[in-house]
Amino acid sequence: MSGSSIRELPNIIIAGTPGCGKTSHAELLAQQCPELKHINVSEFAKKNDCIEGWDSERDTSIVDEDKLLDLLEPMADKGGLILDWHCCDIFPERWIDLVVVLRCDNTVLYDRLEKRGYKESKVRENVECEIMEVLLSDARESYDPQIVIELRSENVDTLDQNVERICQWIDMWKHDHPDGISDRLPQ
Ligand SMILES: Nc1ncnc2c1ncn2[C@@H]1O[C@H](COP(=O)(O)OP(=O)(O)OP(=O)(O)O)[C@@H](O)[C@H]1O
Repeated sequence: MSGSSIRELPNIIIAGTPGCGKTSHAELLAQQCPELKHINVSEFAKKNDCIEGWDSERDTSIVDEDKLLDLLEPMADKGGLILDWHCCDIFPERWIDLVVVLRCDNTVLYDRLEKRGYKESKVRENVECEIMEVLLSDARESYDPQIVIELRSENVDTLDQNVERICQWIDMWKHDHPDGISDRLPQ
């Protein structure tokens, strides 16, 4: 674990059930706030050899979380990351300033996942996960609930509005922290 550091930009997690629109939001946000860096965590893990196996039941890769966090840490210390991953609870609290949990109507989500060619059991598992608000509960348990916001992501209008809202939040953060923010101690 590194010593304390000052970051001049916030780190933001964009979480949500697969298909909710994390990457769509993160890409648009990075376009509108070019000082932030979008990390698609699944792709980052694959590119940086952080995959330790395959979960055949869930039809997905198993990520070596320790290795992933070690690689991300220097970037997180500097700040300005948009962390785009379905799972948000692995990132240390001291890194994170805002957690956006995207939510999606079940039928819309079902259609999106089906279009991707996911097998029926994987579509069902993800839609159930959305119905049970699993990601939202994880986020609220893992971080101060005051930094967790829930945003709907059913259509392009909500996507634009959400990104605008996050950009406004970033401007406020910069205004409130003109000298940056030092690492919060682990709690
Ligand atoms: N708010 C939205 N309005 C319209 N289409 C959307 C919206 N959000 C996502 N989509 C569409 O849904 C599909 C899935 O979106 P996206 O890849 O951004 O989701 P994701 O949460 O990043 O998924 P994964 O976790 O599997 O990477 C894409 O085809 C995208 O265009």
